[in-house]
Amino acid sequence: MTVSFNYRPLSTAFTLGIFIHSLLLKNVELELYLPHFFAASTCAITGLYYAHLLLSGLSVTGTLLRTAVEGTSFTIGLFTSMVVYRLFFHRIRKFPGPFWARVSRFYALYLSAKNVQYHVELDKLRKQYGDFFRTGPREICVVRKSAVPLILGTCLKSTWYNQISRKPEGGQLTFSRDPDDHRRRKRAWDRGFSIKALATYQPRIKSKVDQLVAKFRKTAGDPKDVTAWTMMLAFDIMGEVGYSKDFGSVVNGEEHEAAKAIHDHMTILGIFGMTPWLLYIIGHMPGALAAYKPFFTWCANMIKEKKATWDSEKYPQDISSWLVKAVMEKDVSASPTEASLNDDARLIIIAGSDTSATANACTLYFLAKHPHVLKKLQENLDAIMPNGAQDWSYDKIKSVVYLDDIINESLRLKPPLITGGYRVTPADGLQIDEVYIPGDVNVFVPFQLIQTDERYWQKPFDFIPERWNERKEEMGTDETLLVPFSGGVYKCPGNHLAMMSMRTTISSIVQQFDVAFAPGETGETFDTGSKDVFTTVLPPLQLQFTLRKS
Ligand code: HEM
Repeated sequence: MTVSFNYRPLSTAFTLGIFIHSLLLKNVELELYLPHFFAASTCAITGLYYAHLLLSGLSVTGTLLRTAVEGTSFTIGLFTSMVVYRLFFHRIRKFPGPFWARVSRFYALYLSAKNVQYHVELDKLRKQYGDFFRTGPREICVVRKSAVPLILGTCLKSTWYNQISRKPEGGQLTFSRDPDDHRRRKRAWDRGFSIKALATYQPRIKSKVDQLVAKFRKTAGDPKDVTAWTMMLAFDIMGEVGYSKDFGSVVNGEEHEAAKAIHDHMTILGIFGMTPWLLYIIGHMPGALAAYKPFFTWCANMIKEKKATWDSEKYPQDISSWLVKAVMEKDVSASPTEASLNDDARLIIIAGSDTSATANACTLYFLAKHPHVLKKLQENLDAIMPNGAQDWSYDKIKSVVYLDDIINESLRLKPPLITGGYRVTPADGLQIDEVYIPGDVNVFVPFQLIQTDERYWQKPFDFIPERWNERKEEMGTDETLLVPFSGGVYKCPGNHLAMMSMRTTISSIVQQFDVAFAPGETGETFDTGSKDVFTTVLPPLQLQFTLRKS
């Protein structure tokens, strides 16, 4: 069989590819429309195949071959135009960066997948290219002090937040890219973190921490993986303050099913998050979310239960009740649909547990590594609570400035979101010092890099809690550069709850135990092995908790 080709259709397909890119694709947030584009291409190719089959008189194989060659010509035209545009004509073409980062987001995916340490790769790029460098065809990473308030304070969320939904109001609050929708809905969340609401959570957080302390007392001196234990504790706390439910992880000494479902897939989701459109497509494939089903169902049932037992007279006892209250009272801050309310319910656990667990595990790591800091903290706690655990009260530990200094220093060196959130510049661009970034460009300030930049911090990699108070002036500490909870309208609404939880956990543990590395543990793997999957996945860390002599 021979198939003779007329070359005109091939050059037409090639030219059409160039046109489609130049006229349509290059002027839109391409990531949002790629699934549509793939669907339209599949329809077009199928249509072309049948047209050839009916009109050209070729065999099935010949028709297939001809359609494939024409389709390939179109694709080559499209990609040639795309690559040439991104390299030589794009509005951020003048920004330096690796060649492949300028061509495709797949380069970021590759960097992230390499060792799942995107933050380490960014550090290398910063050293090579300076404070402003291209990490994608339309994305710039900025490591500059003056960028922090500008990017976190004035820019909206980027297309990264479309990885689950393409609707502007998103599903859960954090994926909402519509500023009005986001502002409106965040009010319901803020009510759940008010001073009065936090006061109702505090004793319940303490009771969960006491369960952990009791476990540690029973096996005092035995090595314990704090990465696992702080995770179990964080889930139990979020179950309690999020839903008034007991996950029982600490008491049972094992991760709850809901936590397992999330953690088993975190790394893969974190990596594919680099190409949000791809994650969107994967997430919409049949069965892709099957592993999450038990967790989804658990959260949806909780919301159903809250609605069924809703009592408008009763003060809401947990965060999900505040979200349900807004819906039941048809408040403007209500989650717009039942699906988005269920999404928000899941966000409580996802946003609140891993982050707090990481912060606690890292703080305990630093205390084990720096015994003089541990001793000083214990002396501070003993001074206001001379009778030990029975004297413990949140009001007392809240006044221990050194405890907050330690937590802040830990959050500075090891922020639970190592890289942080992605934003987009306003339509008329963003001026950062001498550099103008054009409008509609994705930007981000990597938290850990800015919080350890030697231009802004003395002894940037040393753990020195005193830099936050006693030695603040001498060390020139700039508090505005500590952004573990992000900033602006997207700042973490759970920051006060997180601080309450960390203060309670760390103070209760160090009041009763001396903390040290377990035999054979150096802390090195823990220190260098964190995975950056938007939140952090920590390696295990074996610590020894020995009862203090009274
Ligand atoms: C040490 C603990 C925590 C850290 C370091 C932390 C950090 C952050 C950061 C950096 C963001 C912004 C993410 C982005 O820009 O996309 C964020 C958002 C958020 N956090 Fe936290 N968080 C912590 C604990 C909590 C807790 C306990 C809750 C309680 C449920 C919570 C709820 C949320 C929510 C709902 C958002 C979305 C806010 C929005 O989109 O406006 N976080 N958090």
